[in-house]
Amino acid sequence: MSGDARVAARGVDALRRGWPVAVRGPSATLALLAVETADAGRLAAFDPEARAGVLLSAGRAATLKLANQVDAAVPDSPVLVERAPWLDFDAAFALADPARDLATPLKGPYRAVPDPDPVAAAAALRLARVAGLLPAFFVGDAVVEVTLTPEDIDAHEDPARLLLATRARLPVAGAETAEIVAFRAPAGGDTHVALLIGTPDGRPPLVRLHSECLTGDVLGSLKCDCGPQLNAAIHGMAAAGWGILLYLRQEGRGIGLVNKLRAYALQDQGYDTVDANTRLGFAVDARDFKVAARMLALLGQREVRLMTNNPAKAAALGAAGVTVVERVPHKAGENPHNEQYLVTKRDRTGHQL
Ligand SMILES: Nc1nc2c(ncn2[C@@H]2O[C@H](COP(=O)(O)OP(=O)(O)OP(=O)(O)O)[C@@H](O)[C@H]2O)c(=O)[nH]1
Ligand SMILES: [Zn+2]
Repeated sequence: MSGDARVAARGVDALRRGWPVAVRGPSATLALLAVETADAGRLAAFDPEARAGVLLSAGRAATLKLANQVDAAVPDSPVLVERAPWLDFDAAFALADPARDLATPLKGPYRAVPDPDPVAAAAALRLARVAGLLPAFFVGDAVVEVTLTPEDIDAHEDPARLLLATRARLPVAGAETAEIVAFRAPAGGDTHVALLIGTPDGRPPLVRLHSECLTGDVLGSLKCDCGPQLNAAIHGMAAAGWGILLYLRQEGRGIGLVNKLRAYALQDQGYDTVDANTRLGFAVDARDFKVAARMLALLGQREVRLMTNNPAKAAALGAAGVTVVERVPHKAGENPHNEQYLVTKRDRTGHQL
C-alpha cells in the first residue's frame, strides 16, 4: 500500500485541534478547515477574503434541497456550497449541524459550485468521520502544513496494521477465568481489546463482536440493547466453557460518540436511527468488521460460532477469511424505550430479531 498511515494520523489530530489540513486528489489539492473545530477567528486566518465555500455531505445536501447538485456519476459525492456574504461562521455551523435545525432556522438560498476534486472531497469527509467530527469543511486555497492523500487514509484504516500489544489475566463479573488482550497499530488509531473467556476446548469459540457504546455499556442507557447484550455475551461464553469477546472501538456504529449523540438529538425530533445517520451525512453503518477478523487471526482463530442478530457481521467476517460455522441469536434487554430502535433494526438494517 502506497499511503502513509502516520500522515493520516497527523491529519486526524490536526482536525480535532482546529488546524487546517490539505487533501491532495487527482485533480486538485483542497485546503480544509473542519467547521466543527473552527471558530470565527480561525476561519478569518484560514480565509481572510471570506471566499471559502462549505463542503457538505450528500445527505446534508439533500436536506438543504441541494441534492440535484450532487454529481450524478458519484451518487454520494459531497457538495460544495458557495460562500454567500451572509454565510458567516455561525451560519456555516448551522449549515453543518442538522441537530440544530429546530433551534436555528436555516437561511439560504444556497448555491452549489463545482467541486475542484470530488475524490479529495470524499476523502476529507471520510477523515472527518475517523476524527469523530461533523462531515463539513471550509474549503479554501491556504497553504497548509499537513497534506495527505486518500491513500494515506486507506493506510490508516487498514486493519493489517493492528498488532497484539499486550495481554493479562482479568477476572470479570460473570467470568473469573478470563484474559484481556489489547491490540494497537504503531502509527496510531484506536486500541481494541479482546476478552478471552474460559479455556479453549478444541471447538470453535463462541465469539461476540461488540461495538463500543458508552451510553449503553457504561451508563445503562435504555435507548439501545448494548449493555444487556455485553453482559449476556460474557455469561453465555462462561456457560459454554470458552469464548472470545471483541470489544471494538466503533462507538455509534463508527461515527463516534458526539456524532451518535447528534443522531440521538435528531431521534428526539422523530427521525429513526437510519434517517438520523443519513441526515448527519454518514453511512447507515460506518463500521468495518475487517478489524475483528484481524484480531481473530492474531489470536489464531479461523472458525467461530458468532453471537449476533446481524447477518452483515457474519458476511463481513466470512469475506475476511473467518469461517462462521454457526450464527447464535443474541437477544437481550428489550424495554419500552428501545422497542422502536429494535423495530428499525429488524425492518431497515436486516437484523434477524
Ligand atoms: N449512529 C448510531 N449508532 C447507534 C445508535 N444506537 C446504537 N448505536 C451504536 O450501534 C452499535 C451497536 O450496533 P447495533 O447496530 O445496535 O447492533 P449490531 O452490533 O449491528 O447487531 P447485533 O450483533 O445483533 O447486536 C454501538 O456502537 C452503538 O453505539 C444510533 O441511534 N445511532
Ligand atoms: Zn448502545
